[in-house]
Amino acid sequence: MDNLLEIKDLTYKKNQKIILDKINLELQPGKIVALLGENGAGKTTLMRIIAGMAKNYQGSVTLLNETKEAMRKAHLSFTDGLTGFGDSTKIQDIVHFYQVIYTDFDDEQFDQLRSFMKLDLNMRLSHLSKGMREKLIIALTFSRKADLYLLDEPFSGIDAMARKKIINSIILWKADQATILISDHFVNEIATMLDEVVVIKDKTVLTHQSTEAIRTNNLSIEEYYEGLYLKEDE
Ligand SMILES: Nc1ncnc2c1ncn2[C@@H]1O[C@H](COP(=O)(O)OP(=O)(O)OP(=O)(O)O)[C@@H](O)[C@H]1O
Repeated sequence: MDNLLEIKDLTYKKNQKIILDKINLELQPGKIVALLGENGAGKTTLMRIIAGMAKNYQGSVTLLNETKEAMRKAHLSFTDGLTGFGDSTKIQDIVHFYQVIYTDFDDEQFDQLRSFMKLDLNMRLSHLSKGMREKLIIALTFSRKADLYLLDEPFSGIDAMARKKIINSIILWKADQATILISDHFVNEIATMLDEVVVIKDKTVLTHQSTEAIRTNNLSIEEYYEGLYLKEDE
């Protein structure tokens, strides 16, 4: 099958310091993929590069045969924590902004997600709890019809019950051919929806495995992940 995303020999430096070192990664369409790694491993940085927000890297990032940032952006949905919006901005103003900026923004889909997340259009950003803010980000992200969704620790402030409901629904919201790359520290909770796991360590991709292969070795995703870190640290 043709790859959706192809990253070749990606190296990224910030202030002379290497943050990511010779990353190679290929993702196929229709997969839900976890991006795992300890704090500071480079998960956010990798997503920002794929999303075209961090530039000046070495190597290549190709999404649906497009390598230029502006062209890649049209195929992916990544909400960078609502940066740029002032505290007094109402949810409805943010939605309006999305409607104007993104031609693939689906109003009906947003309405459904908003009611599912119990978000009030008149609420201002400053009045949202951490979890409500994350729910808004998830709703906005999935209201776009994209080929690749990048979710950077989307659930850290969302309570366990809502998290389970959202995780179960994500599979229903996404188009069959769309791929989701999701970073999270609660590995077991997202395990049931995952097709593949990518682990970043020492600034590069340590492994990329299908969850099926991990399970045939009688390991949970968490055991597999922790085992990798322990082995490497010995
Ligand atoms: N603006 C910046 N300037 C310099 N270094 C940075 C900057 N942002 C991140 N870094 C460094 O890049 C590395 C990767 O950070 P990144 O935020 O991508 O990690 P992460 O895997 O997303 O971590 P976490 O799980 O804590 O969110 C870290 O060593 C961090 O110190």
